[in-house]
Amino acid sequence: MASSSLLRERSKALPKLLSRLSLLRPMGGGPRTFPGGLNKWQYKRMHEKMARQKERRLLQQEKQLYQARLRSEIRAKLAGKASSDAADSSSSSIGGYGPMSSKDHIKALADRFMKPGAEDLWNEDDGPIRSAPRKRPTDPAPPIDLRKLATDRRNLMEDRVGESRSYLASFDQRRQYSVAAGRGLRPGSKPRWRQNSSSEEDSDLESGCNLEGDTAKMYRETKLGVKKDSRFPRFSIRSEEELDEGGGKIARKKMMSGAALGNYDVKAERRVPRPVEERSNFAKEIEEIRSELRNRDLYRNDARHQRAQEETLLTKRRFDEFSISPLTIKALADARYVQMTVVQEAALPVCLEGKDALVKAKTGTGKSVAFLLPAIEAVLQTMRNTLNQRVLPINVLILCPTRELAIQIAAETNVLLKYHDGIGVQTLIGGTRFKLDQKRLDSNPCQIIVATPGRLLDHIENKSGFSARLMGLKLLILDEADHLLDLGFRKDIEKIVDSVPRQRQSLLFSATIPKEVRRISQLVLKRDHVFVDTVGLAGVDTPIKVLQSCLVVPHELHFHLVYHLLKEHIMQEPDYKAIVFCTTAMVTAFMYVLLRDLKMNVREMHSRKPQLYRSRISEEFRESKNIILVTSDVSARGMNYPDVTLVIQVGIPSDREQYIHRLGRTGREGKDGKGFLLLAPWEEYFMDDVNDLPIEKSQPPELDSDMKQKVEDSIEKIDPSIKEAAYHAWLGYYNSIHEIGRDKTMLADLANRFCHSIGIDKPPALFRKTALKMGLKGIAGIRIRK
Ligand SMILES: Nc1ncnc2c1ncn2[C@@H]1O[C@H](COP(=O)(O)OP(=O)(O)OP(=O)(O)O)[C@@H](O)[C@H]1O
Repeated sequence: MASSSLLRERSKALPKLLSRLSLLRPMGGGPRTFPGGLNKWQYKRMHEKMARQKERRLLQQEKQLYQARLRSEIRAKLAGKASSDAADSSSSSIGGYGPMSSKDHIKALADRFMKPGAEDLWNEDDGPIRSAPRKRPTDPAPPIDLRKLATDRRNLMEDRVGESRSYLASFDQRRQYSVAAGRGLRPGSKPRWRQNSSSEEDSDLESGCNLEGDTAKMYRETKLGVKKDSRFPRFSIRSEEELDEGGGKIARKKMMSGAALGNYDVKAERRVPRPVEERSNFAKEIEEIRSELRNRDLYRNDARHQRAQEETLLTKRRFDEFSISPLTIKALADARYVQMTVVQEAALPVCLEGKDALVKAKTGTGKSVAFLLPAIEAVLQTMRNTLNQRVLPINVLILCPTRELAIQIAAETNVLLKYHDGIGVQTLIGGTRFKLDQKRLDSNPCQIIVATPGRLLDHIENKSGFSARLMGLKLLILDEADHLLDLGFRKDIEKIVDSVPRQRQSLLFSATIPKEVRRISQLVLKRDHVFVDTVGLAGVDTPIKVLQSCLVVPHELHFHLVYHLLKEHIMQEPDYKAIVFCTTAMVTAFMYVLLRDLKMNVREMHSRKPQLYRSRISEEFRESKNIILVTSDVSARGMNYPDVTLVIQVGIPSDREQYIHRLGRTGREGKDGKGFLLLAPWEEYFMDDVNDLPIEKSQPPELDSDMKQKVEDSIEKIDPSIKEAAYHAWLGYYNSIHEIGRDKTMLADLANRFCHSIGIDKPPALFRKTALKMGLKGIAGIRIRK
């Protein structure tokens, strides 16, 4: 009996144990686990705890060092009283256990610390040292002239800390100690671990950061505002160079800590821990400084690129240097296109030669013309080769992800076809009547089709004769190729590719081509295709003259902040034209109603609007100035609205690529622009995905209370049905974002906060089926419709 109950106990404990050892980690779906079967938050907390423990240990060691010093001084004094000679002969007392003067004590410490390999005594806990390459000299290091070191240091200190000079002069021994042990008392200060001042945090920053060289220097000069060389940091944050006895330089890290007191007079005492708030502030501050430095470096690099690229947006090459039809050249000249842009110069030779190509170039740099010219040439060539055909074949098919983009490209094609009689272009896009498409195709035969994948497939599958016309296809173009090869479109694209001849040329264009897309591009492209990349590995993927900022503020303030940023921009920019991107169609609708109520000249565009309305708004926005477009991602890619001065992205974009494309609605053709990304604190992880872009993290502006009240009042007035739809859409969007959607409880919690931000107290109920589909059934905070 006893053994069977023992067995039962053990079998109960086993899964726990296995899951601890990460052997029972859930496969796919469900919360992602980290080593040890921990979820993201547990893992994060564990790391924070470890960091706190480490900090506590370090301060403990430091305190011991300080106490040891005090005790040594007292002992030295007592010994001095007992025998006037004792101080002179105290060096001999190190070996014995007699009283020791503070100088001897320092020497003992220094001997221990400065010996090669002595750093092992304490680097066990202090990881940063390990990350720096440690050079161990083959010869024993020369003995350290502590007095010289102290003098050098003292001179430095005296130079920089003028106000403490007199103090230092009168407490020579104390100063020497601080030089050797690295963490003595600051003049007139309380023991360090009892301080709560911000300067203490500064010193923590200095010692805790693994910043080196220039970075550290910059950090100190910029963040701390002053050069704090009056003390040694525990970890040297500069690349240290010390003078050796001969005056030569020996590279050595100053590794000084109290840990080595070890066997000496150590009295353990608990440190009063700093309040949790302060510690987390400290970690936050470090993170901020790091990202500031990162951004600054990136920005500086970018500025260099900028200067180089500004001159090269338009190249010296002219269109008439290529074998392009003179009629097209004439149309180009009418449109004032004489010189080529970089992407046109790079891509045209390849495309006109008939090769397959994958082309990457920044937003707003003229990719459309780069693929439209080969498209027209392909039609002209086919026309030359095949005369008097009964059924006019479709020679060129251009696929785009959105309807507006298809309309825009067709319009641009018409501009280039101005002098080409007998060549036609038509759009096939959703949101229009299928029968109308058929009529247009029959009455105005065309060789070029610009289509969205869904509607094109409708025609392939349902219109007799359409597939036969496609058999004459010579050139297939995917604009925004990475998006079209995304999971959302991929199946449609595969079907379309199966419906067109294998013997064809294919061109893929986009401003973003992630690695996965390069791989799957072979779905469409031949193996021996050419990859034309005008950005390059070292380049930045965003327009050079667009100033990018990220503002991290709680959700509750996002709407207020949008209003504030728009108002500020309108004041600064007389010819403003702004786009506000929201995460979903219904959140867009909410934002639109709000801004309209706040008396802004605003238009709305998203997938829930009828196509006619969308086309009208798109046209109006293209033509106008002093206007704001609030939109979902339907306007994110390819839309060429001239002279957009500001782009605001509210909430996390679906991915890095989407951020780049949305931002790319401004700063087109090398013009200036501004971009703001508004994130809630829990969305900040997204910044890791775009850390190669020159995005400056800015301090959110102060919002005045009148303005806040005004926004609150407008939110209050919005129809509850719009709010409810916004909540549902919000929940759906964030549920689909992997990092957030996998923790349903957290998602529900965040959704409730969003609810408050749009002025609803109680989260609206979901349909049972929807909740089930989203994996939200039974999750606290999610209400289900009865
Ligand atoms: N050679 C040229 N000379 C002058 N302007 C040009 C030239 N080629 C294109 N443009 C202009 O550049 C602008 C941007 O072009 P386009 O819309 O093709 O950019 P894109 O690279 O496709 O951008 P996105 O990646 O956002 O789709 C348009 O206004 C277009 O008229």
